[in-house]
Amino acid sequence: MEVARGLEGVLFTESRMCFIDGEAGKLYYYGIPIQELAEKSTFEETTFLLLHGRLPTKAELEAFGKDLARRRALPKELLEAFRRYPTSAHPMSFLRTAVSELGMLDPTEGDISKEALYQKGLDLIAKFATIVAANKRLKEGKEPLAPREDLSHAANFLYMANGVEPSPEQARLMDAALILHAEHGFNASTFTAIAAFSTETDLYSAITAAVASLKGPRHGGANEAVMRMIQEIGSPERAREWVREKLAKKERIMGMGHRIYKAFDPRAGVLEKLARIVAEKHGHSKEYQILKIVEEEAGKVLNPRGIYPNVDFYSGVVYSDLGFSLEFFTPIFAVARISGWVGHILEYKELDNRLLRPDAKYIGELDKPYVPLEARG
Ligand SMILES: CC(=O)SCCNC(=O)CCNC(=O)[C@H](O)C(C)(C)COP(=O)(O)OP(=O)(O)OC[C@H]1O[C@@H](n2cnc3c(N)ncnc32)[C@H](O)[C@@H]1OP(=O)(O)O
Ligand SMILES: O=C([O-])CC(=O)C(=O)O
Repeated sequence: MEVARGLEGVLFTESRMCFIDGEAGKLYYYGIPIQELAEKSTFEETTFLLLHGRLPTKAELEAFGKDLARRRALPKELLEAFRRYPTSAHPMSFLRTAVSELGMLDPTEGDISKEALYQKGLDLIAKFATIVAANKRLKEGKEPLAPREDLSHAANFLYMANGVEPSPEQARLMDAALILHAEHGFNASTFTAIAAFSTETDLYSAITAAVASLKGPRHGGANEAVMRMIQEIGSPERAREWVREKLAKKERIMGMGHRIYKAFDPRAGVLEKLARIVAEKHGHSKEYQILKIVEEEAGKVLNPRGIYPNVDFYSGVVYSDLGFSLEFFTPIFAVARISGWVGHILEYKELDNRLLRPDAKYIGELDKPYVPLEARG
């Protein structure tokens, strides 16, 4: 049997949630093009779609939004525990630990019946934003803010993070960013969640593992790495030379390349437009200009090899505009992706529910003698 390095090209289950046409640069959630959702939907509606496989009616959406809003507040034990977490910790480590702690606080943690998974999943979807916002406030030496039930998920997230009610334009930007990041098939973190869940571990454990996986710079952590790249480059004038040096050393340009897309990631297309708008309106033009030059200069070498900007390339310019420092970029991704993780766990349980256990081709030796310790050189 051939070894599929990195599991490339391996189909291990079936799914209706997401279709990615990597050659054409197209993405659909339950058959709906991502651009339509980013422009017209809300995070609540997209989450309903990912959990139920269809768009909600008006009444369903209203009830679903209210239900999520009611679940936003964190248990007081968790808020107290936050004060013992080191303020220097990376926000993804903070989130990973908080999810695990939420599991310990749930007396029915181990219930993985379909209904329990749905209810616990909704709870996590609602609470991720509250955890990340509380971490931001604590890092800034401020008190976490209680969630407001009268605001949308996106608007309330910004309110809790920044301490002021966002403008409708800011809330729309956050909504679009959350929709764009909510789901993406069997990416590394979703696969991690499914691999853990396939052992019939509890939801919190599977999601803790997914957060850990998203943190890595080859995956969700790339959005933070892109902003560090911008800082290292420093000015648009230096960008071309920087890219040439980087590629000459065979180093990677963060925020470019993808296992599935061999064309422009459609999410990066939407985020590029949003980044351009905030750059023009609110003065993030230096960051945006640097990225445009990196995209063009690196593209000369990388585009012919099917390497283009991915979702992590332009998102940081939007997040900066919404008041977040770079270490919160990957947690914002998690605030969105929790919907995809929960959706996939529900779907996997329904459709497949088999233990994931791949194999490796053995390339070691056999029947070697056991040499006693005192006889080893
Ligand atoms: C939300 C997300 O997870 S989106 C992805 C976020 N990650 C990043 O942006 C990090 C930068 N990108 C990368 O490291 C890669 O493109 C990955 C990890 C995302 C996908 O890579 P894979 O499909 O595993 O391809 P692999 O790592 O084998 O690379 C294939 C070739 O393309 C090159 N390549 C891939 N990405 C890049 C890049 N960003 N810059 C330069 N070269 C690249 C590799 O050097 C390799 O070249 P070689 O064949 O000469 O050795
Ligand atoms: O699909 C992938 O491998 C990575 C990705 O873009 C995502 O998780 O959004």
